[in-house]
Amino acid sequence: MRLYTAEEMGSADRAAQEMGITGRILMERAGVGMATLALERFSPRRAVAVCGGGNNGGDGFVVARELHRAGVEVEVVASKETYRGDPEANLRALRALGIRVVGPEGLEGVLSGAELVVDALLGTGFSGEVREREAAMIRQINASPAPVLAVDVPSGVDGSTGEVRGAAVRADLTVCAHAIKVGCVVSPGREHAGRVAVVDIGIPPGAEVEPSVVLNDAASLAGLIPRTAEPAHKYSAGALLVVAGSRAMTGAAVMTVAGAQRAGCGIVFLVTAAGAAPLLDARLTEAIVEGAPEDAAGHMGEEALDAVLGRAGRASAVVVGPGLGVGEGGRRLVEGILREVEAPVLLDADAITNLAGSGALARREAPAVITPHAGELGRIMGAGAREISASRLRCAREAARRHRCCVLLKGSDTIVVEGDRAAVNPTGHVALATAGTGDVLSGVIGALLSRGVEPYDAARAGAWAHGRAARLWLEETGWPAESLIATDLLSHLPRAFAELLGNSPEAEGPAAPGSGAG
Ligand SMILES: NC(=O)C1=CN([C@@H]2O[C@H](COP(=O)(O)OP(=O)(O)OC[C@H]3O[C@@H](n4cnc5c(N)ncnc54)[C@H](O)[C@@H]3O)[C@@H](O)[C@H]2O)[C@@H](O)CC1
Ligand SMILES: Nc1ncnc2c1ncn2[C@@H]1O[C@H](COP(=O)(O)OP(=O)(O)O)[C@@H](O)[C@H]1O
Ligand SMILES: [K+]
Repeated sequence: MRLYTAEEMGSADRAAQEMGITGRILMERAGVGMATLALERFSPRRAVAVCGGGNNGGDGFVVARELHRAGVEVEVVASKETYRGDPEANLRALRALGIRVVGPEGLEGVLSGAELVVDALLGTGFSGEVREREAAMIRQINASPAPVLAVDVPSGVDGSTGEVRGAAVRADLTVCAHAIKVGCVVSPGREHAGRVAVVDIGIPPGAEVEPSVVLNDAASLAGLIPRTAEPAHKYSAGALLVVAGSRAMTGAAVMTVAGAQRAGCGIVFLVTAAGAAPLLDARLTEAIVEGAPEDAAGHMGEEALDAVLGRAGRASAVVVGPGLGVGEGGRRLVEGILREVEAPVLLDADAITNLAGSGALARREAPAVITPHAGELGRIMGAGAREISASRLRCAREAARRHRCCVLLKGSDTIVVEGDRAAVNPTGHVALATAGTGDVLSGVIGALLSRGVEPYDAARAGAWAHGRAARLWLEETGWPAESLIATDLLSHLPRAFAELLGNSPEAEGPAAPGSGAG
C-alpha cells in the first residue's frame, strides 16, 4: 500500500496529465469510485454532498451525480458562489440533472434526515488552519448523526502530516484517490479518518513518485527477519543484554526479557538493581540475571556501569530503560552505556527521560534506537506531550535529526524515523493502550537488533509484530480489547513473527529424517 503526501500526489497527477490523462478523467474516476463505495458501505436513501471550491469539491460533485444516478435522493452544498474548470463543469451537470444545490447557509437544513454526508470540502490543497466559514460547516457536519464519507482526506486534516489545527471532520470512512494520504494514518488525522479505502483513478505506473513516508505493512518488511542458520548456538542466535528494573519496579524487566525471548533471542542477560535481582531471577527461568549496585532509592546508577559493561561484552545488542527509575545516577548510567557500548543500544522509558537536556545520543557514533511515547519524546525535545502529539511526524523527524538515532514514536499510529526515512505502522490496536505493552515492544526490537537486523528495520518489524500479536489475541479469544494485558502479547508474538517469516527463506540445514524434503 502506497502513502502519498499532497506534494507527491500532485507530482503523480501532473505526470499523468502529461501522459494525456486529463484532470477531468482523474476526477471522474475518483468520484465514480467513491460513489460505488458509498453505495456498498452505507446504502443511503438520502445523501448530502458538502463541496468546497477546489478539486476536492469537484470530486464531491461527481459523487453526488453518481449517487443520484443510483436513485439516491441527493442534495449538494457548494461552498463557493463561482466555480471554474473541472469542478464548474461537474457542477453544471448537477444543475442540468435537476439536483438541488444550496450555499453554506442551507447546510443545516439539508443535513436533517440525511443518511450519508459526503465531505468534499477540503482535500490535499488545504493546510494550516481552517477559515471560519469552512470551520462552521465542519462543526455542522460533525454535529449531524449521519455517517460521513470523506473524499480523499477528512476536511481540516493536513493530508501530508495528519496535523489538525482547529476544526476537522470526523469521518466514518475516508476514500483516498490513488494512494492513502499520509494524513489519514498519522495521528490525530488518523482518528478523524475512520476506516480508510483507496480508489484507483487511473494514474499510470510511469507517473508514480518515490514516497517519503512508507506504510509499514507486511510486504514492506518481507525478508528482513533472518532465520537462525546452522551451525547455530545460543550466541549466534542473538545475545541481548537488558538493563532494566529497580527495587520497586520489577514487572517491566520481566516483560522486556520475555518479549525478547519470544522474538527469537538465543540468550538474554538481565542486569538489574541488586534488591530486585533475587525476585527477577526466580521469575525469569531462561534468563541470566545479575544484580548491580543500587542507590538508596533502589535504582541503578553510575556504580552499576561496570556490571553492565561486563555483560555488554558478550551481547550483540543492549536494551536500557524499562523500570530503571529516574534520577541523576540513572542519567550517568545511560550516558556511560551510550559512550562505551559498541553494539546497537535501544533506549526506552526511564532511560529516555534520564537523557533530558543531555547530548549523549547525538555524540554516539554506534547505532541507537529510542522508543519514546509523546511524553518521553517531549522531555528530550524540550517540548510538552501536547506539542509532540499535535505534530507527530515532524517531531519524530526532528528528534531523529537532533539526536542522530532511529526514533520510534509510540502511539496509535507508531512512527519510525531514521535520517530521511519514515514509516507509519498500521497494525496497532487500542487494546495496546495498557501498562507494560511498551516494555514488551522494547524487548522485541532488542531481540531483532541482537539478531543483526538494522535499527530502522528492527524498529519497523518489531512494531508490526507487536501490533499484530494484539490483533491475533483479539481474534483468537474474542475477548474485549480492554481485557488484554501486556503478557498476553507473549503467547501471540510467535504467530505474528510466523507471518513475517513466511517471507524469509528457511534456515539451511539437514532435513529431518523421514521428512521427505529434498
Ligand atoms: N491531484 C490529483 O491527482 C487529483 C486530485 N483530486 C482531488 O483534488 C483534491 C485537491 O484539490 P485542490 O488542489 O483543488 O485543493 P482542495 O480542493 O483540497 O482545496 C482547495 C480549496 O480549499 C480552500 N482552502 C484552502 N485552504 C483553506 C483554509 N485554510 N481554510 C478554508 N479553505 C481553504 C481553497 O480556497 C480552495 O477552495 C484532492 O484532495 C482530491 O480530492 C481528484 O480530483 C483526483 C485527482
Ligand atoms: N490507542 C492505541 N492504539 C494502538 N497502539 C497503542 C495505543 N496506545 C498505546 N499503544 C501502543 O502500546 C504501547 C504502549 O507503550 P508505553 O506507552 O511505553 O507503555 P508502558 O510503558 O506501560 O509499557 C506502545 O507500543 C504504543 O504504540
Ligand atoms: K474532504
